[in-house]
Amino acid sequence: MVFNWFKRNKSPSQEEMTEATDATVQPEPAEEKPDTALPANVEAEPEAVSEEEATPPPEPLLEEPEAQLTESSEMALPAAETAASSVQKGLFTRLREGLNRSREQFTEGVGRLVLGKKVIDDELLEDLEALLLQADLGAAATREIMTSVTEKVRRKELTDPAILKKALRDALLDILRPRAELWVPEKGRTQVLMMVGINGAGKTTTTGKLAARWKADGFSMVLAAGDTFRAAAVEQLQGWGQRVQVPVVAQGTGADSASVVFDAFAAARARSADLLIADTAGRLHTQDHLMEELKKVKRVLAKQDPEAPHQIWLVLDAGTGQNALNQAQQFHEAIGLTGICITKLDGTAKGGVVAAIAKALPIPIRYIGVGEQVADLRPFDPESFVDALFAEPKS
Ligand SMILES: Nc1nc2c(ncn2[C@@H]2O[C@H](COP(=O)(O)OP(=O)(O)OP(=O)(O)O)[C@@H](O)[C@H]2O)c(=O)[nH]1
Repeated sequence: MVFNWFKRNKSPSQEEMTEATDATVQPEPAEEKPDTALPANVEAEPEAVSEEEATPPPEPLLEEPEAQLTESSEMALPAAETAASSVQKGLFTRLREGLNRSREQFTEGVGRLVLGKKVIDDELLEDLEALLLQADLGAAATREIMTSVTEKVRRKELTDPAILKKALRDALLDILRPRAELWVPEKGRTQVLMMVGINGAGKTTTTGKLAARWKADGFSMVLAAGDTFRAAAVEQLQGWGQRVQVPVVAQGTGADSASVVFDAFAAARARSADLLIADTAGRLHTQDHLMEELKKVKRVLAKQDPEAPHQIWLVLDAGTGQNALNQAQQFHEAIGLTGICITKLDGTAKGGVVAAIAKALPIPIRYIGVGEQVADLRPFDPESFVDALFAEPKS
């Protein structure tokens, strides 16, 4: 399986390659410079990737490094206001609305299947299986759900088509529950969360939304603009930094991503920040280049702290359906994931992919995105997800 999604994407235009703001930061003191040992989980040294490239540039130390971090003195009004209004609207309503298209496809589809049926027969079960596959639950999750439902029918525990929805809901929850595992930063040590994913999946936006959430919870953070391939990504992250008042470490477009992230980690440690969130590129010249770059970012982080990066989260666009599952498998194989964020559930009927991913990979689903606002990035809670998916349509 090759990265079909990768091939579909064009290279960025020259216009996109605008100059990014320089934000050189103070490197670690010399005695804390990295040693050359690589962590056990790092794969063999890739060709044409030099560890030296990733060390901080030998520039003189800046007198006031913080002054060169992007940090706004203005409050984060637009995001804060929209977040507040989102909360007023009711988080569950937003989730429910966000999942409208998936609900129409899936739950209302089940409703149509059972309409007028008196018993659950083979034909109904076959139609149900087709519906689950169409809703992007994938073969494995569909099989598990069908096995559970068929077994109940066989044992005569389930005879009424009208309660089929409840059986489906329970089977879905069985798949999703093991993947719900909240992660929050810790105070007292600087951890690193690396955000990975293909371009356009929502990495930068999710990074900004997470920063907003954790900033509101009292954590101190630094953001690293590690997507140096696309100038707009750097600017976008700097915009989030200004809005939520979190410093952003960035260098010019085309800079070495590992170097940016390394510097940012040094800056975050120097400030005793609780967390560094590192945005990374979603596209390079080939998928191999991308994976090698991500491995390199991991390696250089581990030189400052052998436990870093503490988390690596993959951001997936739910609208890509089964392709998202392929991406998750390939990223996990290449760099080892500790979390998944599934975005843009509001724009797709393919919400079933959440179950496909939960079934296929033993990786916690940390957050789901159901809209553009800060409050639309929600910790993954299987019960409310399933409740929203199965909510009765409003009359
Ligand atoms: N509707 C909706 N849009 C979202 C969601 N999450 C992200 N987006 C939008 O998706 C678009 C792409 O998001 P980015 O954060 O730029 O994606 P990226 O992965 O960083 O992309 P690159 O920087 O090209 O690697 C933006 O317009 C976001 O506002 C979501 O949950 N729902």
